[in-house]
Amino acid sequence: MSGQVLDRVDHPPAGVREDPGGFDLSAPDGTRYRVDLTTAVLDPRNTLLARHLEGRRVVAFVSPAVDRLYGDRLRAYLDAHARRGQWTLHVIRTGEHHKTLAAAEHVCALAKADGLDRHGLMLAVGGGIVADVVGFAASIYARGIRYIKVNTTLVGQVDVGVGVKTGVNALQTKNMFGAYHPAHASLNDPAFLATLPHREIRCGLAEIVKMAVILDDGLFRTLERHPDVFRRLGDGDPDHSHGDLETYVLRTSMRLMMEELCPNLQEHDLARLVDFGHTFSPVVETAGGHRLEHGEAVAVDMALSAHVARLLGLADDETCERVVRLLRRIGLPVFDPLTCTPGLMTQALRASWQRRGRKLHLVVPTGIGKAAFVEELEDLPGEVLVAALEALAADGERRDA
Ligand SMILES: NC(=O)c1ccc[n+]([C@@H]2O[C@H](COP(=O)([O-])OP(=O)(O)OC[C@H]3O[C@@H](n4cnc5c(N)ncnc54)[C@H](O)[C@@H]3O)[C@@H](O)[C@H]2O)c1
Ligand SMILES: O=C(CO)[C@@H](O)[C@H](O)[C@H](O)[C@H](O)COP(=O)(O)O
Ligand SMILES: [Zn+2]
Repeated sequence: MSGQVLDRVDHPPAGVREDPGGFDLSAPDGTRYRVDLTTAVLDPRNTLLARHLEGRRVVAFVSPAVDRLYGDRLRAYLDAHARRGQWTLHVIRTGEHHKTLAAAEHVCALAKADGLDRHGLMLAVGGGIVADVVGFAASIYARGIRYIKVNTTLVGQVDVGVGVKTGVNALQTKNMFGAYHPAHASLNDPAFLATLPHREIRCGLAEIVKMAVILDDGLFRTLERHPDVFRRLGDGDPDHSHGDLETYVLRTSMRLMMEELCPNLQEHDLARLVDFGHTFSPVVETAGGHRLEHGEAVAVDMALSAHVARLLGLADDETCERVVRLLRRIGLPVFDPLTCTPGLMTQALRASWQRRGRKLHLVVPTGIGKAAFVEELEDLPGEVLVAALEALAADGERRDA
């Protein structure tokens, strides 16, 4: 027995475990966190959020739209579950132009003025922008404090809310500054989706299509049958926002994303399948002055990447056609004339290549539910990119869907 060290700490095996109330992730690096699925999260009788607050001082942040729709309920909830004088709430500007270092500093300044100490927590109730800004602020405030995400958009629930990334835009670059900072808790209540504008639902569907294309042909076929998922029931009434179909799509997307993130939470490996749709899209977003939202730019990138795959002989015509057709049937753009030029898209490839340690790691579909990487810049000749953009322009002009 000499030399043997007994490890008495019980670590669950690495992986993602699903239960009726959510998902537990246990990463190989020891990071563990949970994403809860709940209903009526802001009903004072639902104590899930209250339990995560643990009696700590809370500084909450919401966007103007969330304040208008849910601000009163959130204030009533905090009144019921946080001690008087122990919580404050602030409305912060949203939109990609406001996802800045200045916004993160503003969040920190508000927290400091409210006396937030290192045991306290920031509470982000909103979409990806509020979560990214507040999460980043929490990662630097007093060298890092706790924060909780209550995810109110579809992008938030299937993507931002299940991972550990935070960030702000800077130096004309998306997410130039940021941190890997797991939330203390992350809560998804599908009822929030009932008030979400259809454009925002479509953005969430873009990230869901991403997961389906790279990993799950069954999910893809479901989306083909129901491109109106999350829009068929919603009438603004949170009680009529969800059916079995929505539950299946939401849970499947969350699980696929968490399983894919789990072994590579800190992205030491920069070849990431979940970055399908995220190589050309930062330039589509930024050079386009953010006319297209994140999910819309991701859709354009996925369609372009599908054509690249077809032209390189990595995917057959049918795969490319199905990806483009599904995006169009959902109502997502597949072409942006202003930014989908050979010049800008070549710039996008070079910027991704540089950021990814001088590897391209461009994700392309090789079938439905399967994907591969185009690793080197030279593997994607200029004439292939031009031909892919021409095919994309033709897709953009098609009237059928
Ligand atoms: N950190 C990550 O891992 C990660 C992952 C994906 C996306 N992102 C980032 O997330 C951002 C996009 O997030 P998003 O798509 O949630 O957009 P968003 O945060 O801008 O929200 C969209 C709009 O919907 C409003 N809104 C939020 N919830 C609502 C509700 N329930 N009802 C009505 N309106 C509501 C918001 O106020 C906002 O005006 C991008 O900056 C993207 O880069 C980050
Ligand atoms: O939109 C998402 C995930 O859907 C982003 O948060 C995420 O950072 C993407 O992974 C990035 O766009 C990838 O870019 P990079 O990290 O390679 O620069
Ligand atoms: Zn994304």
